Amino acid sequence: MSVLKNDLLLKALRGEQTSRTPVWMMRQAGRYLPDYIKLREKYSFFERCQNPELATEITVMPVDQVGVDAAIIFSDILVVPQAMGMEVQLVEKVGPLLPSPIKGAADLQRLSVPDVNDSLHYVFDALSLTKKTLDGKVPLIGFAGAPWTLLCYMVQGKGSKTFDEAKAFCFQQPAVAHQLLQMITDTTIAYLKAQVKAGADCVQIFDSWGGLLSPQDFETFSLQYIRQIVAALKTVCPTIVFAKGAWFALEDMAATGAHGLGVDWCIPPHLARQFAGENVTLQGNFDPARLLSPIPEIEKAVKTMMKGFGNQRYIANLGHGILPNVPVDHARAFVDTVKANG
Ligand SMILES: Cc1c2[nH]c(c1CCC(=O)O)Cc1[nH]c(c(CCC(=O)O)c1C)Cc1[nH]c(c(CCC(=O)O)c1C)Cc1[nH]c(c(C)c1CCC(=O)O)C2
Repeated sequence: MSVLKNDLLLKALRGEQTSRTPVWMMRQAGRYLPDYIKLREKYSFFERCQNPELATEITVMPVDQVGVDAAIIFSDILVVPQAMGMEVQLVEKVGPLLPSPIKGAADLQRLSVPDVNDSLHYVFDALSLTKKTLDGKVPLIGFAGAPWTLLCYMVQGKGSKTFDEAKAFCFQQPAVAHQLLQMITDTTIAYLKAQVKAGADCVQIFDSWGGLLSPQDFETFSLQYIRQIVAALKTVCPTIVFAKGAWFALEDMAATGAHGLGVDWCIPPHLARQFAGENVTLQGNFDPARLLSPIPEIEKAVKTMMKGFGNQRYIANLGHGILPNVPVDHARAFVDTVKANG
C-alpha cells in the first residue's frame, strides 16, 4: 500500500496540525460531472455501483477534475437495505423506490443480517481497485447510511420531505422499529469494518434525515445506534458523523468519540464549535445552492465560512450534497478558494 502524498483530511480528523484546510464535497462523485452523465446513458445506477472499474472511474473523477483532497467511494447508502433482502430501484428523475416497504413485525422475516463479504463484495472490490488507482494521491472515504436514515427509506418506500410514515412506524411499533434499527446497525458495523479492510482510510455515516426528529427522538431512534457504530469503528479508522439538521445534538454526537462532525448551513460556525466543543473536527457547511451564485460571490462566501471555522480541526465541505445543476467551474471555484485561503 503506497504512503499517502496528501493526508490533510486524516490529519484534520486526528486533530493534528494541518498546513492548510482540507476540502471535499459531499456527493462529489457523479451528478454534476459531464463525464459521469455520459456513463449514465450506458449503464443503470446499480450497474455503475456493482462494476468495480466503473465505480473506480467515477470515484476518481472529482479528484482529477475538481482537485478535492479526498475521494469518496461511488456507491449508495441503499445498497445496505438491498443486501438485507429488500428490493431497491432507482427511478430516473424520481429517486429511490422500495416497492415492498416494511410495515410491521411480519415484514422483518424477509430481512437478514447478511454476510457482507458475500452480498456487498462488489463495494470492497471497488474500494481496493480505487485505492490502487489513486496510488496515494488522496485518502479514500468509505461510507454508510445511519440506521435511522435507512429505516426512513425501508419503511416509507421512497423519498419524502417529512418521512411521516417512518416516524409513525417508530412511534406506533417501537419494539419492531428497534429490532429493525439493531439489524441495520449490526450489518453496518460489519460493512464499514470490511470497507476499511478493503482500503477505506476513514468512514462517514450519513444521517440525512436526523434533523426530522425531536432531540429526544433523535437520541432514541438514531443516536444510540450511531453510538454503537462509532464505538465499533473508533479503533479501526477515523469516523465522521453527519446528521443533517441535528445541530441540537452536536454535543452528544461529539461525546460518541467520532473524530469529525458534519454540519449544515443552518448553524453559524461559532455556535457549531460552541456546541461540539474543542475535541472534535468540524466539517461543512457551505449551502450547496450557494454554488449557483456567480463565482466572485462564491469566493467571498467561502472566505467568510473559513474565517468562521478557523484553520485547525476543520474540513471545508458543503452542508449537504452538491446539486446536479452546479456548473463544474463553480465547484472548482469552491475548492480553489479553500486551497488559496487555508
Ligand atoms: C439520502 C442518500 C441517498 N444516497 C446517499 C444519501 C446520503 C447523502 C444525502 O443525503 O445526500 C449517499 C450517496 N449517494 C451517492 C454517493 C456517492 C459518493 C459521493 O459522491 O458522495 C453517496 C455518498 C451516489 C448517488 N446516489 C444516487 C445518485 C444519482 C443517480 C444517478 O446519477 O443516476 C448518485 C450519484 C441516487 C440516490 N440515492 C439516494 C437518493 C435520494 C438518490 C436520488 C437523488 C439523487 O441523489 O440524485 C439516497
